[in-house]
Amino acid sequence: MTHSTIRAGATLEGVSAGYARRTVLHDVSVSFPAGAVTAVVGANGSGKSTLLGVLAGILRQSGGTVTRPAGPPALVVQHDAVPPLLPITVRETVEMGRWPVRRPWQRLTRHDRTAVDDALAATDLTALSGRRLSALSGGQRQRALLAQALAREAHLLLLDEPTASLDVPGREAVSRALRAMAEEGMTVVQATHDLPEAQRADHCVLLREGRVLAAGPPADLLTGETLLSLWS
Ligand SMILES: Nc1ncnc2c1ncn2[C@@H]1O[C@H](COP(=O)(O)OP(=O)(O)OP(=O)(O)O)[C@@H](O)[C@H]1O
Repeated sequence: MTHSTIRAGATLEGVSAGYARRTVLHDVSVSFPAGAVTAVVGANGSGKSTLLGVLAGILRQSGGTVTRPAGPPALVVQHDAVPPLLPITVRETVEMGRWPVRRPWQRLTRHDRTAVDDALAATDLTALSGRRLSALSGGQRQRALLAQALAREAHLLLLDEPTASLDVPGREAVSRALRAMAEEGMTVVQATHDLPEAQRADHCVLLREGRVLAAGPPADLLTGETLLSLWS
């Protein structure tokens, strides 16, 4: 992708959003390219998760316009936001990713099963598919949540710090899976504190105190000087 040929997958225009009487995002205008991985980078509390919530449609903006691709987006939260003792297997967890696109009491179609198999393979979880979710490590559970989102085959994939609890092979598995989704045309947006992961992204959005400080190629933005201004 060259930055002169960006096709927007999702766009915020003049968006303000927050909680109760507290506005967190202030007049945010930014585009997230289709067919690319965008890293949203910012200090703790800068509004990254809030921005993902607005893009996912689970948090309603108080002003401005959100444009996103057709169909329900897939949001991957951090694994510790999900009860770890759910009595279900990894495969059943991933099958739940098909629920928004079919009714839960309907039998899985061949297409559903293929989507689940592909998502397990893309996250290196095929060998663990029969394991209880509760018998996985935190990093493996994080990958199971990613697999659940991949199985949905959404056009917009949103991830809140997907590599936070992963070891190096786990990070690489997630990176590869996100890259493959982007190459299929998906709009992938991840909030991250993981600078090497942000540097591998195609596009980067820097958030500071709920405002966009800059957006563009990671190589241009993730320099010492800009990073310093993000955290100061
Ligand atoms: N449910 C909520 N109710 C009220 N305030 C909230 C809620 N969630 C987040 N906030 C506040 O909104 C601001 C932005 O939080 P947000 O979680 O979007 O930041 P973040 O950049 O994702 O941070 P982190 O890097 O720590 O995950 C913070 O000041 C936070 O305290």
